[in-house]
This record gives sequence, structure tokens and C-alpha cells, in this order.
Amino acid sequence: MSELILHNIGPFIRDSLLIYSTPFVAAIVAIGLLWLLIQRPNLVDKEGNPTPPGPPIRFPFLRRYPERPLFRWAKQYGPIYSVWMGTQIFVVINDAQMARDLLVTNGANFSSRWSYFVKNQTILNGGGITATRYNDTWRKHRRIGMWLLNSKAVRSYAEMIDYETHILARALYESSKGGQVAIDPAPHAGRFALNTMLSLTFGSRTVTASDPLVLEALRINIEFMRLTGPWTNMIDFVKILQWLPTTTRYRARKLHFDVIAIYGAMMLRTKARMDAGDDVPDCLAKTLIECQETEQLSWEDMCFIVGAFTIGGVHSTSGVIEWFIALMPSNPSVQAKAHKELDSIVGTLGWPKADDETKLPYIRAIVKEVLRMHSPFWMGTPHCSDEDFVYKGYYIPKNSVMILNVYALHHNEERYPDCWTFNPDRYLGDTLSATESAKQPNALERDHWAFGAGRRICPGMEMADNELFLALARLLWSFTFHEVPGETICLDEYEGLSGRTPFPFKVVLKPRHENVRDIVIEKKEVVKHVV
Ligand code: HEM
Repeated sequence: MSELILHNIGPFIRDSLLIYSTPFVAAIVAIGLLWLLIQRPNLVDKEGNPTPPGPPIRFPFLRRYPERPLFRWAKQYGPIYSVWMGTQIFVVINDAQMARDLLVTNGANFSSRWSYFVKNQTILNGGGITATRYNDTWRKHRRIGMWLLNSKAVRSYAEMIDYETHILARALYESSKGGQVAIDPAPHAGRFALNTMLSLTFGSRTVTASDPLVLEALRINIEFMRLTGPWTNMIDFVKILQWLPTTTRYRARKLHFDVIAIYGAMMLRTKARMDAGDDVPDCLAKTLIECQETEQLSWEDMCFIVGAFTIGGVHSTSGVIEWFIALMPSNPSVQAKAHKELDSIVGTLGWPKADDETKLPYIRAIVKEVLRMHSPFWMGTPHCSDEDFVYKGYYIPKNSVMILNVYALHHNEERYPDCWTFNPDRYLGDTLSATESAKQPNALERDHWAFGAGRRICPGMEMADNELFLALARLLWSFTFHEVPGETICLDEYEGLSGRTPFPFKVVLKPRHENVRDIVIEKKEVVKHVV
């Protein structure tokens, strides 16, 4: 038929069609195939329930600032929607009550982790608590971790937190030469967070921000945060790439061995000291070594548990302190209000202590507001479902990755009026700690979602809350915070693809009164064996 038509049309048109039709048809076929490849599948269960709505195409990855499309889609598709990344479905939760219904009430089904190729399979090899599926191994590792992070244990760290927050203020005072030079606060915030974590994991600390251990641990942290964004790596979603020698695969494998090398070496030295009969302070490494046999822990298990604790605890806590310092210069009225509270309750002769917390509601409110405005993890750490589930008429297939859309939850205008403004006043009257707040039956009343939700909720939240309160209270008591003239501190863009920290910036810290110097330099740096 087509030959007949070709024969009967003019030779010019016929030749043109012959010349041009082959690429044209090929292009149509290619577009068709591409569409088949990228259009999202519309799955339904046996009862005909569809998966939650969402964008019509699949994505290979979303690299920078994925919270921005996530937020737009929440407005377009509603409180629960789904997104396809390659062959994997992600269910995105944008509503507080739904987060509670799914991740807390139905936590038995929504507490696993998906096997991300880069983070879970290659770097952590399913270990480190955070990458472990919801199973008996996770229960065991988390139980052991909680020996060091339950409320009683955390109370016993009060002295250590008191000391490290003191050293943080001292380091900032000294490196800024009493307010005369502008400084980059990041290495000091990093060392503070690293020292609290090293005290917890190895009973040790570092003495300068340029200590090789500080630099190596911070490098590992940054590499981890750059490599483990929940939607960053195409290799996570396009399986064929996992077999190719890509740079991402190479970096992930290298990081795996770096974590084992640095934390394994520290574990070995702790063991050697224990074997030699030294008085090793109580810490996670000692606990793991002591219970290795009874709990049947492999050496790799132990390295990744201490590694994940240290990486998780350092980057997030130091990031929050950096965001706090970055926020202060453009919020002089917040500083003034905090100073008024501190001066009236604490005075200038002494400085804030841990047990002043209930008397300093505005400082507590600042901690919560920094965590709301600048949560380190806008997409939480994704959970994963173990079984098919139907929620409000939507089908959530087994092995769906569940994203807690912290960015959307924290920018809900009804819950947080004028949500784009840094306003600690919104938390005045909220007397609950982050841990207590997360347990409230009414999810809409929870302070914020920075620590995640459900059975995988951050086990270090009580520790982090205590550290942040005292660090922020003491920094506010000691300094006023100013921008370097002509150098605006960027609050919109950030570093990191999973944990967020501000771009490097400098700040001027002016001591508030004569007593600052006397108090901050009173404590000397103590060398505790770096294992
Ligand atoms: C401001 C500081 C911190 C923030 C914002 C933070 C945030 C988070 C988030 C969002 C999760 C995932 C929760 C979920 O899956 O729903 C998490 C998990 C975790 N965090 Fe934190 N964290 C902080 C500090 C710490 C500290 C100080 C430690 C250790 C002492 C720690 C250890 C862990 C561990 C081990 C997990 C994995 C839990 C699991 O998968 O069962 N974090 N954290």
C-alpha cells in the first residue's frame, strides 16, 4: 500500500519522503521509547487503590536543593504524594498527622531502610544502625547504642558538655582575639561537636582545631554528607551504573575503607589500652569491646557503629551551631532579647549552666527555632516499608521509600505563622524538650521534625538538645554577633547533599562585657588521650 502511494506521488515528494522518513520514524520511535522509559507507572493494588499522585515522569536524580521541588509538589499534589526515581517509588509525607499515622502508629511497617547503593550498601555495608534494615540486628545495635544515649546516661555527660561548651567559647574568644578579628566559626563548631562525640565514643578529645584527627574526621564527615543525599546519586536508581567503575562508586568504596581505617585504628588502640590494664573511661568503644562476644558483634559492626555515631553526631550538631551563628548578625532584635533574658536571670558575674535551662525559655526557643529554620536534614533519613499498605485509599507498595518532608512540615503557615521569618517567640510557652515533644499524641503540637520520627527517631536527640542549649546560651552570654562589613552571610544556599551546613563565612564576635574574658579563659584545655 505504502509503495503504491509512493509510486503515485510526484518524484520530488517521493524522494524527500524516502530521504527524510527514516530519521523521522527513528526519532518518533526514540521519543516513544523514551516516554515509555520515563513515564511513571501507575500501580494499583488488588482492590484498585492507586499509589499517591505525583509528577508524571521518573527522575534519574535530583541533585541540588531537592527540598524546593518537594515543596512545590506538596502544594500541587497534596499532603501525600509519590515520586519515581528510576525504578524506585518514593512516598513523600508533608503533613504532621500523616507522618504520625504512618511512621509512628504504623511503625511496625514503616521503620526499615532502603538499600541505597552508595550509602547503605557500599559505604556502610548495611551497618552503623542508620543503614541497617528493620530487623534483629538493628534492634541489637540500637539497644547497645541506647546504653550510652538513654536519659540517665545523658545526664551523666553534664560535666563533659559543660567543659566542651566552655572550651568552644574560649576558642572563639581567642581566635577572634577578643573581638578584634573576624573568624570562620566552622572549624571551632566542628571541633566542639567532634570532642563531645569522641568523649562519648572513645573517652577522648582533641586539643586544637588543626589536629590531624579533627581534620581527617571532618573530611570523612563532609565526604559522607556529599555522597549520601537521598536523591543525589543516579547510581542509586539506575542499576546498570552500579556495575561500572564510576567516580561515585570509587569514592563510596574509598570512604568505606577510610571509616574502617580511622575508627578501626581507634578501636584497636582502645582495646590495647584495656588489655594493658589502663583505666579506660566508660565509652561506646569500651562497651562494644566488652560485649563483643556476648552480643556476637563483628569487627566491622563495631567500626560502623562508632563511625556512624561520630559522623551522625558531629556533622548535624556542628551544622546547627554554624547556622545559629550565621543567623544572629541579621537578627539583632533576637540577640537583644536573649541578652536581656540572660542578664536578668544569670547576670554578668557568672554564666549559664545546664540547670538554668528552665529559667531561660527564650534561649530554649532559639534552639528550637534554629532547628526549625535550618534542620540539617530536609528530607530526614528515609524510612522504607516492609509490606504493602493502604492509607486513606492510597496503595503504598512493599519496599516504598518514605520521605518525611521536613522542609514542607517546617514551612506550614498554619502551624508556624510567618514561617519564613526567624522568630523564636513562636516557641515561648513550649516547655517540652525535643524528646518529650516528639512523644505528644497530637502531632500538630510537636515542636519540629528535625530529629525524624517513629522507631528510627534520632537516638542522640536528648544529647544534642543538651549540647545545643548550653552552647547557644554561653555564646549568647559571651558575645554580640556582627557581619563583616560588605560580606553578607548567605542563609539560602548551603553545603552538603544530605546534612546541610552554611557556606563558609566570617563573623565578628564582640565580647559583651569585661567578665567574658575572665570567665572564658578560666578553663584550660585538658589533654585526654586521643586513642
Ligand atoms: C542536631 C543534632 C542532630 C540531628 C538534627 C539529628 C537528626 C537525625 C535524623 C533526622 C535521623 C533519622 C531519623 C529517622 O530515621 O526518622 C537521625 C538518626 C540517627 N542519629 Fe541523629 N541527629 C543529631 C544528633 C545526633 C547525635 C548527637 C547522635 C549520637 C550521639 C546521633 C546518632 C544518630 C543515629 C545512630 C541515628 C540512626 C538511628 C536509626 O537508624 O535507628 N544523632 N538523626
